[in-house]
Amino acid sequence: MASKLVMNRLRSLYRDNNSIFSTSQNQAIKWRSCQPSPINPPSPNNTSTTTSSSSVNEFELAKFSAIADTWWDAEGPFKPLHLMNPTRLAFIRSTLCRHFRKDPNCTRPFEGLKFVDVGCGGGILSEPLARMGATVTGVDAVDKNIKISRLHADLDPQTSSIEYRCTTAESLVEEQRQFDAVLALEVIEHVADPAGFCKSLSALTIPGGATVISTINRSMRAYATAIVAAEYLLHWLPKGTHQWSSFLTPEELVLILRRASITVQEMAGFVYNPLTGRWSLSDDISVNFIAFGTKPANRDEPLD
Ligand SMILES: C[S@@+](CC[C@H](N)C(=O)[O-])C[C@H]1O[C@@H](n2cnc3c(N)ncnc32)[C@H](O)[C@@H]1O
Ligand SMILES: [Mg+2]
Repeated sequence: MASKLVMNRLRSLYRDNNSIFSTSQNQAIKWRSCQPSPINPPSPNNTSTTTSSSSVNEFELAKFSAIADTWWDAEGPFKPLHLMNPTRLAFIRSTLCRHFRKDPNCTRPFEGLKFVDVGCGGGILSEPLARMGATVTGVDAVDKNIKISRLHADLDPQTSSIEYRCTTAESLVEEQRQFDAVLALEVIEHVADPAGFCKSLSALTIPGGATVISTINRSMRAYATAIVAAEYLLHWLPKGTHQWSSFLTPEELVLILRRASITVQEMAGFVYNPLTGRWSLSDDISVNFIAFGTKPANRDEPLD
């Protein structure tokens, strides 16, 4: 019920403010270790969604490159992502099964679907998605992350089929790749041009497909918990992992996705219980949140 209220509030905000968010924040920086493919002229059937701007922020990538060998250390800097994984997978399973009319109770509900995990890091999300039957492509702009992902996925026959590539969403768009579902979890706060990034995610999504994004809200609570507590008091994350000014509010995310032809259908918060050490889904989107959106099945179909 409360999540419906949140969505109604977001829809009315969109109607009232559909020009507040500027898409002109392109601070493209080249990243040498992972060469994007040359920019081709937009193809005729892709003109509205193709973006030529780079999502790469070299400063952000350097931070991930420095800790790449700790991806699968469940007690290391990626411990929060490991702990959050069952909760975010529960959201993904329920929203995508509903959307693609799959049975959420079977062991491989995503059989027959193609997913791309953009900014896959060490493959913490890609691997369980492959175990749930999806044909998974994982891409990351940091070469070391892709090497770690490949090594780890090859340890299990259920994940060894994952296609890992050191590349970016915009380069996949240039290759005209498309997927049933496009996922970018905890990535958008690290990219150079969030609006351009969302356009690339949309271009990678088939008509009628789904896009899932998680990130951190630009709220005072997020400053206190996700930065001051997590980085400086509890040392869960290396200091400087997150810049508060790079966070997006849920309203901003809804707007930039809408401009990229993705309509957010459902949103949930992740909340941490320090007593149990567990994360759970919640209507509280004031800090960590996840959004599930859809792309119209045909171009002329109006957005919801
Ligand atoms: C916080 S990690 C999230 C990893 C993974 N999505 C997860 O949630 O388990 C962010 C990842 O995004 C990658 N990244 C940052 N900017 C990127 C870009 N422009 N294109 C592709 N990957 C990017 C980083 O290298 C890093 O691995
Ligand atoms: Mg982050």
